[in-house]
Amino acid sequence: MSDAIKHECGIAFLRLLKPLEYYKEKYGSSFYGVQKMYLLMEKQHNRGQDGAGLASIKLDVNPGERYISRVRSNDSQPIKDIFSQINERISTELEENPEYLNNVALQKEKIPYIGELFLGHVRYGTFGKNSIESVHPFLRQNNWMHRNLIVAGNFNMTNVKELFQDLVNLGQHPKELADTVTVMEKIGHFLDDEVTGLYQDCKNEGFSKKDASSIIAERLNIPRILERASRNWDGGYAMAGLLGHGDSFVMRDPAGIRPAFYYKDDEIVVVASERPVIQTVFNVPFDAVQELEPGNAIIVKKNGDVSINEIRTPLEKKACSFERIYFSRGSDSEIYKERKELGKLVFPSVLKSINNDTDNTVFSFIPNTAETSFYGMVEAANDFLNQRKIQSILESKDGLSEEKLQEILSVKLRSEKVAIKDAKLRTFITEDSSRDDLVAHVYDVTYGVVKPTDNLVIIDDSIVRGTTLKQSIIKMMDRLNPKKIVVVSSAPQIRFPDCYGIDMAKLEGLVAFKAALELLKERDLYHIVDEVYLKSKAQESFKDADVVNYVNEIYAPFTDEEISAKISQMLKPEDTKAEVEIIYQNVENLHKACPKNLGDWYFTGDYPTAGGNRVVNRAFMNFYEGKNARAY
Ligand SMILES: NC(=O)CC[C@H](N)C(=O)O
Repeated sequence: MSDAIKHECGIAFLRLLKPLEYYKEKYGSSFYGVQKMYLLMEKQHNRGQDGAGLASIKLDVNPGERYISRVRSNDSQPIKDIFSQINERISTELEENPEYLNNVALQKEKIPYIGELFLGHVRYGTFGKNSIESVHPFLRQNNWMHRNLIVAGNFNMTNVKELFQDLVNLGQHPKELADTVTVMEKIGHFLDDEVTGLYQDCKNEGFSKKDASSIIAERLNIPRILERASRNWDGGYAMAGLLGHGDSFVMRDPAGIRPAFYYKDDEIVVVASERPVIQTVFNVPFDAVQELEPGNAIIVKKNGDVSINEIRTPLEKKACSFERIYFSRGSDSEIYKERKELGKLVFPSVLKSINNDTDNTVFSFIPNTAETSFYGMVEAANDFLNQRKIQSILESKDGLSEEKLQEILSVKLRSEKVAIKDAKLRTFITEDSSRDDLVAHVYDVTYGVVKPTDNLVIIDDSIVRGTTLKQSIIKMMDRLNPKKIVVVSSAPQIRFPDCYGIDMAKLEGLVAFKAALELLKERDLYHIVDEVYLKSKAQESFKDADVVNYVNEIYAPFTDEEISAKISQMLKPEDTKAEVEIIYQNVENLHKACPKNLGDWYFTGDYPTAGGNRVVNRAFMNFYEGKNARAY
């Protein structure tokens, strides 16, 4: 990926179902949980580097003993930072108290993080700043065990302002605007309600205050709490929570926009944002890890009962295709195949662009995430080459000599590693403006593999703003003096903002949008922009469900190819010697390649929740009015 869009999060949930002694016995350590959490989080570091946090709960502790621990960091290497803090804490305790060493009960009683329930999070912020206060998990503390709530999520709500207002209308006074606090307070409100109701029941049934506590824990209806809390959530989410006494949950949005996978056996229940993470950390096969269905929650009661509950009626499943194209790790067996397929399916357009001249073409990719689609493209290219060889053999079969056959078969595809990623850059949503300056230095090139008579085909997974292409990659490629540079995007043109967790909240940054505007100007159609504005403006007071995405009309007069051609022109740096062409996947092929992740709103404007149409409407008005603001 050449553009910097990394705004995702990863969740890691772990419940140990056996007593800690069991893990000590079997795996040699009562720190089993912490160790697994480290792996679960480290294997998801691709999903978030703004911050990381972990919370743990010890079950069945005596009053007066601490049972919740939490650590968070927004250090430059946050996962490393939190685990060195945890490590230090544990080591110090063990050093100072050698009697803890082989005594699991004492360890549990005295050492933080030695518990049965864990929630970890790696963060790329989509809301607010990168302050330590914004790092998950969030904590809502209370003297009543059940009312303690710990929340972390991979999510973005389109209506967080309304949700905040709802709380205020309830008479609450949230101390922060952070979206996670809003969501947590929403859950917390109904948790309180549930606990109060149950307490009342217990009282009516004649239980003492003290006895009521464990009965409340047993009866606590988590599905009901989640159902009530999530009623107005409009967005993409995988929300995870722990309650002080030991119940826990992970819930996924009704359209399945954000991912969540789980695995359970008689020792553990684990949930993570990506499947191979669980496979690797617990050494379990692909089929053993299940996808949490949209609108469902996995609930683990304190007593270890695990259930999957439908909380919200699932909508048409629109799992984010960007997870497959770019965000998630390509080590997932399905994702790997899908990325290869994307490379294969886009190849016919590449052939057209190079006039079928594979002999004078060097194929390459932009590291690292586009590498897999590159393998797919190369396979398709080899198939093409084989067809050509068969053709030549058949044509000359009468006079075929060994020499001739050698000559035909010796033709090989030229695939090379041309672009090298030099520096790993960390970007923040708050630093949009300084990004351009940094990107020029991210890539370097391999000299000596491209001839002046060559086409240079380079595949990237997607092109969002095109800034890096223009400012770094194409310039660098041109230094190799190819005849033509063909940049291939394994994803379709990104035409609409995202509002479910990806950092594409503004229309004017998108190169496809800019290209459409240029074309409108050139063809004297710019009045469409004014018309779309008036239609958008007129919808401002509409309910979300009634808002229509008129931004489609900006693109409607043009074919995909026309927009691609304009983008090629726009992203070609001024003094480039080579011809430059940019080729995109089409949406149909995307769906063919990633059949389970049909969420494609950034390409099609087809938003899976009503709030999406409001966001695109707002984004367009922001652009038109010259407001540099996020649309949600
Ligand atoms: N990428 C995410 O899932 C972000 C979670 C949440 N919206 C935050 O900013 O903290």
